[in-house]
Amino acid sequence: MPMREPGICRVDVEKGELSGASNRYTRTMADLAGLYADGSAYKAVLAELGDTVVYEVTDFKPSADAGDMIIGVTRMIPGRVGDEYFLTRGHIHANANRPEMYYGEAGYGLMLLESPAGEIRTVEIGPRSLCYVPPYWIHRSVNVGTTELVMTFAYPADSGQDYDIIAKAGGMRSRIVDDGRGGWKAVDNESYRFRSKELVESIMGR
Ligand SMILES: O=P(O)(O)OC[C@H]1O[C@H](O)[C@H](O)[C@@H](O)[C@@H]1O
Ligand SMILES: [Fe+2]
Repeated sequence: MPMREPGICRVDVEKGELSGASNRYTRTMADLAGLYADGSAYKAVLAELGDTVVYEVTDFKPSADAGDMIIGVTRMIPGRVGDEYFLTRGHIHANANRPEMYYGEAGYGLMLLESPAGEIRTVEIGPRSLCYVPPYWIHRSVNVGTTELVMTFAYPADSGQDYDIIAKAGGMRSRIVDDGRGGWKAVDNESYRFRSKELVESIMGR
């Protein structure tokens, strides 16, 4: 790996972005088709939100070299599709043994994690909490609050993202929905299909 220059990027919590970021990517509701259980509620929210950015990522990627690191900020608006809270697409790292960390800056969120074998974990993230996403866990963030969720993150530069792992299983095993008292609860995703033992083993070998 070559020598690189040190850098500084500022986290703008108000704007929910990394000032001076080298990359930005945004997702609108149209980009999130098929993720939510309630199809008619999805159509209604899609019509209401139009081109509104549901979540965006600004990051600083010095390189994609093994041993290097990507740092950035993610911002997600609050809302629900039916009773299901707004979420990110979610992924496992293409190099599955790479971890990630998320640090809460503003708002209240949840990291929904699933092991390849289908175990579920939920980790609540508020301001000043640091969430550890271990190697091999599929992860997705969910805004369970009433304000924008802003988090800083860092992960190894050669992690990569594999989105198919969720799509092929019919989604993640749990959905995060309104509990009717202003909070959240995890419910079973009716469309979920467990991965085969062979597939789980091959993911664990990545
Ligand atoms: O990749 P998505 O599931 O759309 O989630 C959006 C983003 O979430 C986090 O902030 C990760 O660190 C990003 O690498 C990821 O791209
Ligand atoms: Fe990740």
